[in-house]
Amino acid sequence: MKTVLVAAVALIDRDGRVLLAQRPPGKQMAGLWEFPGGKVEPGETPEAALIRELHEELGIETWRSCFAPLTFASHAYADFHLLMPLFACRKWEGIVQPREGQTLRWVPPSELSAYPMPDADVPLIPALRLWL
Ligand SMILES: Nc1nc2c([nH]c(=O)n2[C@@H]2O[C@H](COP(=O)(O)OP(=O)(O)OP(=O)(O)O)[C@@H](O)[C@H]2O)c(=O)[nH]1
Repeated sequence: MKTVLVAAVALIDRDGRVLLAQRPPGKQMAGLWEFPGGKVEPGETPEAALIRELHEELGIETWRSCFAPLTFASHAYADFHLLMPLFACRKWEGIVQPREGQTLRWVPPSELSAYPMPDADVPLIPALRLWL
C-alpha cells in the first residue's frame, strides 16, 4: 500500500485556541474537522508544504522557524497509509481566512474532542492538549 506524507499544523492563537477546518462537501471524509495542511509534493519538505498550503488555504504567511514538531499520525486507511507529522505554530503574518470554502473554527483545548475528526487524528488530541 502507498504511504502518503501529509504535513499538518496546529495553529494556536493568543488565547491558546487551536484552528480546525471542516472538510467541504464532496471531498472524502466531508464534514470532519482536521488540521490545516496537505500532501507533501515530491522534492518538497514538510515545512515547505505547510508554508505553501497555509498561504493557499488560509491566506497567511509563515516561515520554517514558525513550526515546532509536536507529534505524528501513522494510520492505515483502506486505500493508503497516512504518515502525518503535526507541527505547532503560534506565529504567522496576516489574518486567517477560509480561502477554499472550508469552515474554520478556533477551538479551546477542552472542546477539541467534541469535533469529529478523521480516524488518523483522534490519537493526536491528547498529545496536543498536553502540549497546550
Ligand atoms: N490536512 C489534513 N489532512 C488530513 C488530516 N487527517 C487526515 O487523515 N488527513 C488526510 O490527509 C490527506 C490530505 O491531503 P490533502 O488535503 O492534500 O488532499 P485532499 O484530500 O483535501 O484533496 P485531494 O486528495 O483531492 O487532493 C487527505 O486524505 C486527508 O483526508 C488532517 O488533520 N489534516
